[in-house]
Amino acid sequence: MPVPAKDAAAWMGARGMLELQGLTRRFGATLAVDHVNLEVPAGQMVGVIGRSGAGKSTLLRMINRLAEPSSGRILAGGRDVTALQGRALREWRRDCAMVFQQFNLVQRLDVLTNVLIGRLAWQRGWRAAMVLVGARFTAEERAMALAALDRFGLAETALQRAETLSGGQQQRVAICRALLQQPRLVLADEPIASLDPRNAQVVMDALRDVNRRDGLTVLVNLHHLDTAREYCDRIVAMQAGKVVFDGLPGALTAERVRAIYGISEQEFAAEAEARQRAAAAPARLAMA
Ligand SMILES: Nc1ncnc2c1ncn2[C@@H]1O[C@H](COP(=O)(O)OP(=O)(O)OP(=O)(O)O)[C@@H](O)[C@H]1O
Repeated sequence: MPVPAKDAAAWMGARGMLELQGLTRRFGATLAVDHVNLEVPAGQMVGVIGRSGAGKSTLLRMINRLAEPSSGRILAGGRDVTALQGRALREWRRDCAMVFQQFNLVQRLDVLTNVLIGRLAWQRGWRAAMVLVGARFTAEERAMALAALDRFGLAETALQRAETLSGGQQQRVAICRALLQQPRLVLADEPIASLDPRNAQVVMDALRDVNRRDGLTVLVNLHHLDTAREYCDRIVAMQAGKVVFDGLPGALTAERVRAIYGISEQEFAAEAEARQRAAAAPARLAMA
């Protein structure tokens, strides 16, 4: 049974856009995100790149209001989501599924239950329901979860504890959980930073599948330029909170990278590798 996906284009409204207007976030004296203006058509896969501290995470976290903007607006299909409160804000967060670098699975729960957690976003008082995990899902929801796992080759792991899975498998489980939320938008914050190249490819393939087959808009923060070029329709490059490049992957040439960041593409990649190793260390410890 396919995972039901809503029509992202219809939801985004006639203009079909996610719009960031002058979006800014300060932390004390630090301008983490500095007057960012972006228009993202529904169904686009956008790679956000930049060196450490460029503001990529803060930008993504503001879109689903995990971080509050200091100023500026976020519009979805013309609707101002910056001002949403209460139930409307919960619904917006349900529409924006997050995928995190460290997967954020409940390690001691089985894989199926981890995927079903995506359904809690649809339950009233879902925070309270967290403690009752496993007892509150319908047969239809379980079938949805199994279908999502099957889609990404994980059906056989359904009853295993999450902690027994590899990082690449765990991240695909996290993508299944995101799908159970029936989102319109997937915000993936460094989803492959803790993975080896083979697993990184499998996870990026899964995100592309979600984008292409389900028509979901995907915004993905990446350290690797090659990955962004290979998978994304569009690349947005950030530096010190600002968007310094916004265009087609092919236009982000090695010369352009040097002009923007003052380092070669090889140095950019080496920095990313170093960060990847640093990020992988705690993940490996957690798996031990
Ligand atoms: N909660 C916070 N409190 C204070 N400063 C913060 C906070 N979150 C982010 N910052 C600062 O904002 C800037 C942007 O951080 P952000 O994490 O968005 O960058 P990034 O591009 O995602 O970096 P990385 O690739 O290392 O994750 C950095 O200078 C960071 O130190």
